[in-house]
Amino acid sequence: MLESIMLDFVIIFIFALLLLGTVIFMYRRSGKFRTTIPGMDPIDSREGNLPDIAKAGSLHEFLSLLHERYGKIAHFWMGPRFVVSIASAELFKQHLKVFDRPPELFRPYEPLFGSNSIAYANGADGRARRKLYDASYGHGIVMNNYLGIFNKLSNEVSAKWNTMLDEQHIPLRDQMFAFAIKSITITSFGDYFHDDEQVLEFRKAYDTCMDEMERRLTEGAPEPDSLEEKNFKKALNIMHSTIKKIVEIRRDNPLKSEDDHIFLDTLLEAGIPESQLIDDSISFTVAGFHTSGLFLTWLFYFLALHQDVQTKVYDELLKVLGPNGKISADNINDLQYGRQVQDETLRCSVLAPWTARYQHMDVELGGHTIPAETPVILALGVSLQDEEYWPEPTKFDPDRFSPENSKLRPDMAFQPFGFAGKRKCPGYRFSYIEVQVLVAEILRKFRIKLVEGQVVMPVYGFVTNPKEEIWVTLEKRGNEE
Ligand code: HEM
Repeated sequence: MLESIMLDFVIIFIFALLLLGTVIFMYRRSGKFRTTIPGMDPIDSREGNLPDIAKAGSLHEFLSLLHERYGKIAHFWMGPRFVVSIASAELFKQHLKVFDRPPELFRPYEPLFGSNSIAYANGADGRARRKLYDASYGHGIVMNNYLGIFNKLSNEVSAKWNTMLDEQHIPLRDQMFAFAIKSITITSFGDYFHDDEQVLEFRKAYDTCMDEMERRLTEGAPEPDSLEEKNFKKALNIMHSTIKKIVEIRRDNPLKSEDDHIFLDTLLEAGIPESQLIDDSISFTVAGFHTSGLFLTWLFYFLALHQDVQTKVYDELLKVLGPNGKISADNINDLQYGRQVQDETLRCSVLAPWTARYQHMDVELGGHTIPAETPVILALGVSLQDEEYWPEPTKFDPDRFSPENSKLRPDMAFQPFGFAGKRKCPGYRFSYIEVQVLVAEILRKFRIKLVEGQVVMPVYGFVTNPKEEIWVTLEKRGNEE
């Protein structure tokens, strides 16, 4: 009798357990499972909060609203996908060790970067690639191998600008992208872009690709035979065939001495599959120029807008380098105010607004359980604009980064290059030095002014662009008093 009761009890218990499992599974699948993380309900099960993102204008602007309403950790639905977003120094710290990036959040950019790009590589493969690639972008390598190229290209820009003085209107983004495209390709892929027409065609193709991929995020893909689709395919083809040509040229002309060793040689020597070689070449090229090009665009824009800051940068350059001295490993750290201006530019422009991570098991974060496989957005840009760390966050004020003021807030609040899992942007040192070199060259030759009557608006996408070209004029130094 007792045995039979026990048996009944075990059967009921197992049945109850199965029922519970099924209910949890159904809740998760239906997108209605409970979570203690505050956040937004989906508008419908297919689109999730995509219409809210479109209404906000961009994912970054949506995340700003989400965190304002629900706090530093919040959830929403990217289509049918449950997504968590975090936006505080404390929560970033708790996510310090996570390496894997959820490929699905970055899929919209796959037509350009390719499915074998480092951007989608996780686990042992991703870590091994980063170890191999990061070696080409350490501080010593950038100072020893790339500084001369940055100097040469900076001289070319200033020589060209010397012919465009006084009232001539200069398209800032256009010029900065040209400089950045040459910088990343010549330092890392070989001396390919010789004439400006080639650079312009490549940049225009990039713009078409990026605009179309961003548009598709919220509007979906156009008809296969539409004009948009044809233009997109054509632009992708220009980008991919150019990179393939650059790789072929290097393959056919192996390096003559170790001193000529560039990043592309590392890829060629590693014996990696051809698809990975091409996709990572495209990824480093694009990631290397669109960020630096925009970094420079926003920096010169802020300097033109804040003439007092421009004067202080100029004075520091004269004090540290003199009128004609060059940046070197010995003096670059003395350009303290210049570095503050760079950091405030990265903060104010929100250059790369977000990245993301995921883990393969349930984890605790901020006192909540994050279910396995849930994408966690690291809302870098929301933190860069958080009043708690940055009073009057929209004000451009490089003094926020003075050594004394920097001590007043947690380091983790300022992470414009990402931070998690030793997967921080591999090119951050490259960018800081490249930008410092061009700024040192240009500001000692010219005072930059904004063409009056422009309304400069940011467009937050994968990276942050000005909505329209920014036009500046130049005054030769020494002539302005
Ligand atoms: C101001 C300039 C730049 C900014 C703001 C920036 C920002 C970022 C951010 C936020 C990430 C994501 C990191 C993460 O997921 O934790 C990233 C990744 C990446 N960046 Fe940059 N970046 C800049 C310049 C560069 C340059 C110059 C290069 C090339 C030399 C580069 C190459 C890459 C690559 C290849 C990745 C993907 C790495 C991976 O998937 O592991 N970036 N960058």
